[in-house]
Amino acid sequence: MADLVLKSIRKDFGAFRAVEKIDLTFPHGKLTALLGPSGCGKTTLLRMIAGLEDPSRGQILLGDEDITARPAHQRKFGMVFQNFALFPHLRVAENIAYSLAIEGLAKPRRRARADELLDLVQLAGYGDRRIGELSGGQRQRVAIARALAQEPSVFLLDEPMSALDAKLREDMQVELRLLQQRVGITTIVVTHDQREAMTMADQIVVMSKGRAEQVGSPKQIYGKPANSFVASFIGKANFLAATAESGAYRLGDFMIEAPEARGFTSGSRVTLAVRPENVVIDSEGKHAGKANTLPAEITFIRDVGSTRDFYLTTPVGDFIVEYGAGESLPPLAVGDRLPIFLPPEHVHAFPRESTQTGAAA
Ligand SMILES: Nc1ncnc2c1ncn2[C@@H]1O[C@H](COP(=O)(O)OP(=O)(O)OP(=O)(O)O)[C@@H](O)[C@H]1O
Repeated sequence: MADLVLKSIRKDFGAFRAVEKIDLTFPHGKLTALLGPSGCGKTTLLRMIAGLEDPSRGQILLGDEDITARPAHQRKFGMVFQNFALFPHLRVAENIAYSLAIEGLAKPRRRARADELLDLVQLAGYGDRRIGELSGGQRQRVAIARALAQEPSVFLLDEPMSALDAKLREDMQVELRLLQQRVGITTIVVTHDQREAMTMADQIVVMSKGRAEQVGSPKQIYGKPANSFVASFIGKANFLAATAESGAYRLGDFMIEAPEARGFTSGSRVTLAVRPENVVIDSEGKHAGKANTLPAEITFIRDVGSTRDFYLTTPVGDFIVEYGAGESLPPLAVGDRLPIFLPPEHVHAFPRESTQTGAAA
């Protein structure tokens, strides 16, 4: 029942700092996703956890044990890489039991364990197949079974879905999550795909430029992004440049109220972010005359069946507003002028750095 803990971990490659000082806890039995754009340091962090890369600073603890200096093969963590790295000359069961053979386990027991794992990954009866006879999804399941053969305490996966096509990837995300919950193993998945992270993870670590920008549940990260990078990387948001003024935000001639505004001193430059599904098209004039309404004009409508996206211009910038197919709205057309309402509880504000503003990014 041991958590995996990183204490002030850092990695320099010469003069380049790939991972800034990071403190993180990977709770026992939970799935954590390391999520971020290419080059943000996810793989480097995972490789340090695996023991394939030495940290420049900091400690890695498994419960009370300091494992920072322990070589990879002594950590006995299960690992699945992007290309699955299966042995093509060995059959499926031999691939899965490979580490057990090295440990000296007798053949009948190896086979029994391989069959048990094939059952777990829903490939019962495939033990004697050749790797070349398997589909991409089946290979991935074999790689997962092989990584779990030694009953590792921690399971590490680096972009495990990247070799699979989009439909299969979605199915495998659900399958991997259900498997992880059944086995109850502490799992860390590296991904650049926010949907994948949201589908599978108990905890998401959003990374950028070697830093952990935010750590939280998918719900926390989506609903309460810590900064504009997280708001733009996870889901979509409309961004607006504003100035804090008397506990509200000023955008040109308009005032936007939000509970968070009270935290900024008047005159602070902020970036506001509002999710497209949180903006209300006030077709019935319910919010007329109130704060947080902006006059708008529809410039484009995208109806993809499950959702409708409305592109709008306003005096303070462009917006994208999303409605689900089941949400009622009167018929609307390009050129219609009607106000939009920004519910105060859905207006997030961040100190303005070099952030983007404009319609949903
Ligand atoms: N061995 C190395 N020597 C020098 N620089 C490295 C080395 N390994 C990684 N880097 C650099 O460290 C940074 C982080 O790389 P890393 O592979 O961890 O990123 P990532 O987030 O996993 O990206 P991707 O999603 O593209 O795999 C990158 O700028 C990369 O070029």
